[in-house]
Amino acid sequence: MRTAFSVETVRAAELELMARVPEGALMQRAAAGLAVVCAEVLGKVYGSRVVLLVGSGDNGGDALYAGVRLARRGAGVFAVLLSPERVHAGGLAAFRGAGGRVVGIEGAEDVLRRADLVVDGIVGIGGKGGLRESAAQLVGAVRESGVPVVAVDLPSGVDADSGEVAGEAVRADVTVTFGAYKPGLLIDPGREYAGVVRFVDIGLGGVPGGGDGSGEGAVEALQYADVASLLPLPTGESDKYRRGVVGIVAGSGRYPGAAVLCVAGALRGGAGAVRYVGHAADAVIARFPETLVSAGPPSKAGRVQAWVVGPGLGDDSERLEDVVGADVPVLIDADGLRLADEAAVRGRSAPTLLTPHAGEAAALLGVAREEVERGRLAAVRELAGRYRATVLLKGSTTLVAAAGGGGAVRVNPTGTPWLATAGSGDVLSGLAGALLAAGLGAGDAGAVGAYLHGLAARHAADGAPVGAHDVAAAIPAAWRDVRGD
Ligand SMILES: NC(=O)C1=CN([C@@H]2O[C@H](COP(=O)(O)OP(=O)(O)OC[C@H]3O[C@@H](n4cnc5c(N)ncnc54)[C@H](OP(=O)(O)O)[C@@H]3O)[C@@H](O)[C@H]2O)[C@@H](O)CC1
Ligand SMILES: [K+]
Repeated sequence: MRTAFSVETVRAAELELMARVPEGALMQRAAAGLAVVCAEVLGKVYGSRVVLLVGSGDNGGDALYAGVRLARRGAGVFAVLLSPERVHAGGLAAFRGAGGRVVGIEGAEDVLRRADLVVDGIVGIGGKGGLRESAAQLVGAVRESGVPVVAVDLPSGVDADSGEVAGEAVRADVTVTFGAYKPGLLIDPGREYAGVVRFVDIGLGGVPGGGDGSGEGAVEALQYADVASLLPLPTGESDKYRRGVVGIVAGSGRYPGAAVLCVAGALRGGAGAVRYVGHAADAVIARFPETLVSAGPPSKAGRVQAWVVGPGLGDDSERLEDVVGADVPVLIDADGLRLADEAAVRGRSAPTLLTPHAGEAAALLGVAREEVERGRLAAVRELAGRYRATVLLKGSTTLVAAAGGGGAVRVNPTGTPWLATAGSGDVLSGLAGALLAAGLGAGDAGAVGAYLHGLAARHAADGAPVGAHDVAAAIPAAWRDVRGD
């Protein structure tokens, strides 16, 4: 599991550790790790030219001490000071002592023109709100210079706790983060600004809150091993009911394809059987003869362990209400989200998983789509709180919040822009629904489903455009990949 911690938690852990190590030791560890990555990016340090952007906090201190190490290895290092009167004093003295040269903000463009590398030490976890005017101008000049950028701890202008970006922010090629991942490095838009994230251990360990080992992550990203341990595998005792029967209420005369794609995802998600209820039975059977189809109300369709309702459903609110009233886990997607009654969802006794994209989430929250895209973490928590349901917010970084909105939010690390294709959400619904039917909790079903879905898209795409049916067909390859076969 890759866990990212809030600024508050990181600060508490740092304070606790600082009390036990010599003064300045943590900053030296950070600077040493930072200098190693800078050297890697440069290739050859001797004779290179490095520009440090130095703010008035410890983030700037890290940059200065890394600059010291690079200067000692023969780099020409220049420090642009944003507020010369408040710069990290020890760092500046050491920097000067190592032969580093200081320039004011007005000299920045000149040194940038001949630089091989920029080190962004404007602000780290102490940053608040959008970058101030002078910092924003400097960041604009860096972007125009085209020089590669290594960000210190996180790209300046990215909110550490949420990944939100208000106005200008540094676009880094590499971000060197210290002691713990920050949520803003894993969630878009921040994740995109961070480039490749490199972790430097400064001794914070598992970053417990207050030193008792109980610190809770703000954001978690499942890794291969986590997903492998959650995959439902059949045993000798399995029959279709033990593996899980998933019911699908999707598709309409107008959108039969959504039903087909949803069933495709469910069959590859390991369901023992798939029951289909709705208007697209002929299309489903033609493509997947193993599906059990019926045309009446879902409650009369026979036993299922979980329902998926909504993709391409049109206005079939009767079937939707029937499913929402069922006493098994239910995944609600697409048209189902538009039709579902908030109070009815809140009142359900079995788990509910909602899977909106940003536009659908915005409609449910009554805000503009851009607001959801800017603040994905806040949006997913808000929805999970309002509906008292687990919410999977699809998009450039898919997030899963537990019912109620509290606790760690899962962020999916396998997403790819190739997934932005019609029908891929229907495949995900079927896939996650099958995992629900197999007995995974709503949070695990959502996170594992998103993980396999992203991986399947990568397998299917392999650098070229794909359709949603290709993604469904590549789900078995994603399973094998995760299982290490
Ligand atoms: N603690 C530790 O053990 C270790 C910490 N480490 C490092 O310390 C970093 C945290 O340092 P920090 O706390 O000094 O804050 P930091 O990120 O430098 O920013 C504060 C400065 O920024 C300014 N500022 C704020 N917002 C702004 C804005 N929007 N636009 C422009 N400026 C803005 C703010 O100005 P002020 O509000 O005071 O006027 C203040 O001067 C952390 O990220 C890591 O790199 C490592 O060495 C490892 C050990
Ligand atoms: K920074």
